[in-house]
Amino acid sequence: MIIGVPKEIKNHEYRVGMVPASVRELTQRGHQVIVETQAGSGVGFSDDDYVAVGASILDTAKAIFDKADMIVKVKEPQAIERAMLRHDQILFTYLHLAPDLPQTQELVDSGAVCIAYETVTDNRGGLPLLAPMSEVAGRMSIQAGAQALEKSRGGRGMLLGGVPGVEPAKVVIIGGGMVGRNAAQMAVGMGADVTILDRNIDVLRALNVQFNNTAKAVYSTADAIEKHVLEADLVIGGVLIPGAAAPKLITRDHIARMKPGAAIVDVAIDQGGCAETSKATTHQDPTYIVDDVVHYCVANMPGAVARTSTFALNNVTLPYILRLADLGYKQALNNDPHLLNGLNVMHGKITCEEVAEAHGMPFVAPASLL
Ligand SMILES: NC(=O)C1=CN([C@@H]2O[C@H](COP(=O)(O)OP(=O)(O)OC[C@H]3O[C@@H](n4cnc5c(N)ncnc54)[C@H](O)[C@@H]3O)[C@@H](O)[C@H]2O)C=CC1
Ligand SMILES: CC(=O)C(=O)O
Ligand SMILES: [Mg+2]
Repeated sequence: MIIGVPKEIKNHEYRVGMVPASVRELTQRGHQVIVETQAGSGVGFSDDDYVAVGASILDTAKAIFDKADMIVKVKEPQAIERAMLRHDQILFTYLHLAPDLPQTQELVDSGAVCIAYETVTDNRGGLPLLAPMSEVAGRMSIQAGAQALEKSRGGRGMLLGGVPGVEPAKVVIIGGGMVGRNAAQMAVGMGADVTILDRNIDVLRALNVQFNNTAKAVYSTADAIEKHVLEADLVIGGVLIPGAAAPKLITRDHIARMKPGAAIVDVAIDQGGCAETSKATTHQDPTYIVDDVVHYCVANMPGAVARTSTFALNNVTLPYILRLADLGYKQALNNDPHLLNGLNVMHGKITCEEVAEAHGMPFVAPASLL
């Protein structure tokens, strides 16, 4: 198979779909890998590093999209990339389609086979291709939140951990999954007063054991969310219903009643965000203010720590890339119901129920297309 790796073009996105070590696994199995020039430069890999493991370097994204049977990326294809996709070409990357109608429509129109990292499942109920980026974003959310609380950003002027004699900031984390746990670990380490809300009782039990009372684990109801959000200095949004648009748990009215200078880091923004006032921002201009509340809503947070993130992502995507290349998409998807859960769009049909529901478009069972 010919596997193509274009250079990422989203704002301040420096990650790359495959590092040379991943490429080598493919070339030594007889596959052909084509890489756009400078695709790895943001994480310290030169074109020569890719050539050394058997890849060919092409000058343009168009040349990659024209030749490749499978495109391996990081972020959702931008409009000019979507226009280059073709019928039956495999696209393996993050998609986040539920909040993104234009992208959904154009992937449908392309006829491509679009497998989303974020809805691939595993047999422990997890999302193995989302998990490492959620670890990164969860950890980063506390750094981003700490900066948002500084006066120069419009924040309340609070240090997360306080100092002896002065109270720490109250950090409220909604969603105690991968993002939430990692955010809590950082916030606890910095000495903040941490509360995590989740609606899964097993998640709350595990949090209780992990944090041993250094963070409070609270059952998530509309009441609990309102109480804790209104008391918070910093709110982290880390909820997820896989594939679906994020539930709007923080209302415009909550925002208006929050403390002036409080901050919200809505990590769930890639699925549309869990606050009614959230809209996606970029690393170039990450925050804005609504009703005196600083909002940080960057949809590709791990792109800022691209080296760590690229290796973490490659570690989990590589086995799936190898199977798709070795077996072709039909057999790879037929063999693995968890990979099949990643199939969002194929041959003009939406094959992820949550995405179809979000856009009021027809759903077609993926197995019926294989
Ligand atoms: N902005 C960015 O750069 C990044 C965003 N993300 C996003 O962060 C979000 C969270 O991802 P993960 O932590 O990996 O998901 P996860 O599935 O590990 O955790 C989500 C948690 O939300 C909980 N939840 C669902 N509804 C809830 C409710 N009403 N109240 C409280 N909790 C609720 C679930 O029980 C689950 O424990 C996703 O949208 C993901 O795509 C992840 C990485 C990077
Ligand atoms: C998951 C995601 O949105 C990211 O890594 O950018
Ligand atoms: Mg207010």
